[in-house]
Amino acid sequence: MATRTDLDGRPIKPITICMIGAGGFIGSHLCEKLMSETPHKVLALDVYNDKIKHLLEPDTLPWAGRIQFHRLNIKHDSRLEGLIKMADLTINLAAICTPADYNTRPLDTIYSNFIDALPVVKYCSENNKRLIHFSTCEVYGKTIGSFLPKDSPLRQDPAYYVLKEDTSPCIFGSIEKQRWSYACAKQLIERLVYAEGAENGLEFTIVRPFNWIGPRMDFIPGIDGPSEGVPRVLACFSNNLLRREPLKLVDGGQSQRTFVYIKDAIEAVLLMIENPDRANGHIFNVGNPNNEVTVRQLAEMMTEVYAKVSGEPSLESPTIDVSSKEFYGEGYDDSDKRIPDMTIINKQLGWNPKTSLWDLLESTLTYQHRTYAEAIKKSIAKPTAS
Ligand SMILES: NC(=O)c1ccc[n+]([C@@H]2O[C@H](COP(=O)([O-])OP(=O)(O)OC[C@H]3O[C@@H](n4cnc5c(N)ncnc54)[C@H](O)[C@@H]3O)[C@@H](O)[C@H]2O)c1
Ligand SMILES: O=c1ccn([C@@H]2O[C@H](COP(=O)(O)OP(=O)(O)O[C@H]3OC[C@@H](O)[C@H](O)[C@H]3O)[C@@H](O)[C@H]2O)c(=O)[nH]1
Repeated sequence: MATRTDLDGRPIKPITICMIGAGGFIGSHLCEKLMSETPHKVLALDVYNDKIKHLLEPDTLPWAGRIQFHRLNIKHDSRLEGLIKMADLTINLAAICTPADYNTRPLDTIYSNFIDALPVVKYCSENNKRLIHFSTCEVYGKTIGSFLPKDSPLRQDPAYYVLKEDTSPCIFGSIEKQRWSYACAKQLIERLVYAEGAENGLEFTIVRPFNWIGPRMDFIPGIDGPSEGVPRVLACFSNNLLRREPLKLVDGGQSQRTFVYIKDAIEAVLLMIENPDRANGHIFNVGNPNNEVTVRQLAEMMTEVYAKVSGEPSLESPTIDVSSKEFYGEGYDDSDKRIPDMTIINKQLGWNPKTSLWDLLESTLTYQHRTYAEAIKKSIAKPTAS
């Protein structure tokens, strides 16, 4: 491998990374990138490894010996501190992070996103290890603009909706709206990480992902996850398309999101890993402000793209409206709009997303079709036991 250099032209030394939650969606893409393009070693910690199996076996793979899987639950495993000590850098991705859980399993959500992350922060701080902690764009909650009258011209002013790491407030709903249990737990762990930096000198970076999507995100209910499970929107809509069912628009699909391709976002994480002087002490929005759509527009675009990649015509009525109470249950609430300000990540790391929403949906839905279409057909055809 030719000598790789950081953004300041210095050679990059190989390091060991303790990656917690390495078996998830983001973790699997990050492991893939680190194995194929860098000399770094990864201690991959998770309860599952299905999404990184292709990187672990067979042992003739070019990176064999640079990735080691440790099956453990960080809630109760005494090996955690030792593994953090063995590494130069810890990346914590472990979390419950599907909205269907926030209001229905609020205790698990708060424990997972706050309590279970505490020892990780403590061990990094006590052992002088660098930490990259994964937070979320949900810490911003709702936009200031959402509280203005519907016809107020100020709603069009970016000052009322663009989300900035160092100036935007965090605006959550009331306590009965348990949707915000996740955002609130993530906010408190961010504050703790930040305080460890300020008072004890912890070297940290906080990442706020804005709807990263792509292959291997979540699961398809009834195929590689529970039939009654509700994953994030990409997998929900993929499941509907694969089964030729209408896509369900929660409360009319009026909420707005910006989607970024996982492969673009992983480039940003690699820059953080390899440029500690530029990344330490910072909180970074990572998203694509150019890919904004309403959820309804996302449904329409996914329907069109899926018809193209599968060769199957779309349904006559491709969407159906459902209430959030029916879909998520009591206590659901929503973020209205999420546009990331990119000033800080641009200045520190020179990173910009590249892939358009159409292109990222085309490659992702091609993957979904190739991976799941046959399995869905078989599961539908299977005679039920009498
Ligand atoms: N994907 C996004 O767009 C997005 C957006 C905002 C924030 N995030 C944050 O990024 C991180 C990773 O998200 P993801 O999309 O890859 O989710 P994911 O659910 O695919 O991955 C999380 C992984 O953590 C593991 N995990 C959870 N609890 C654990 C425990 N106690 N011990 C060991 N492993 C455990 C899970 O098994 C899973 O493999 C999360 O912290 C999430 O809150 C992601
Ligand atoms: O079938 C569906 C699923 C979801 N939706 C809607 O689609 C939007 C996006 O839903 P997602 O499931 O992707 O979740 P959200 O964008 O609300 O939150 C996510 O954002 C950041 C991360 O921290 C988490 O991964 C998750 O909380 C929401 O408005 C939701 O109500 C539908 O209309 N239909």
